[in-house]
Amino acid sequence: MSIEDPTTASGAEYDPHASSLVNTTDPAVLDELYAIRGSIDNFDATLVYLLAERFKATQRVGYLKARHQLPPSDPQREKAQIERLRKLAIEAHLDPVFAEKFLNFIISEVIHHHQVISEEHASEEGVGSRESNARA
Ligand SMILES: C=C(O[C@@H]1C=C(C(=O)O)C=C[C@H]1O)C(=O)O
Repeated sequence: MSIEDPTTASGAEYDPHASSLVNTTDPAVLDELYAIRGSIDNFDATLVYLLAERFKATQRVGYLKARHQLPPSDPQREKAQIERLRKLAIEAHLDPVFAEKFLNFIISEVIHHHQVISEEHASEEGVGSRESNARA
């Protein structure tokens, strides 16, 4: 196993100290800010990986729905998810209005993906049936 060269690893161009405050702020304050931003960067990276895994799962749902001609959205499921997430947000001291907006934002993107998958599936099926009609 080789150790990855940090100059070619993902994020090589990223400067964790990029800031508009550099020339106007006490260096000690900047150091404290950079330390906190280190945690923010780790959280953001985790969010990206979490979202990628969630979209992998929802893509699978999209293909399943397309194969079985199910509608892209499921409003009853969404209602239950939003109620659950609002409760979790309150427990976690996160603004439930923000949690709901965030989930709705993600779900609307997922539904769009499902629509695209469904259209692609329908057009592939169309090609298949046109081909078998032509053979008949
Ligand atoms: C993923 C699904 O499809 C849609 C997207 C949802 C989501 O992102 O959680 C929930 C319900 C559906 O409107 C599903 O039906 O489970």
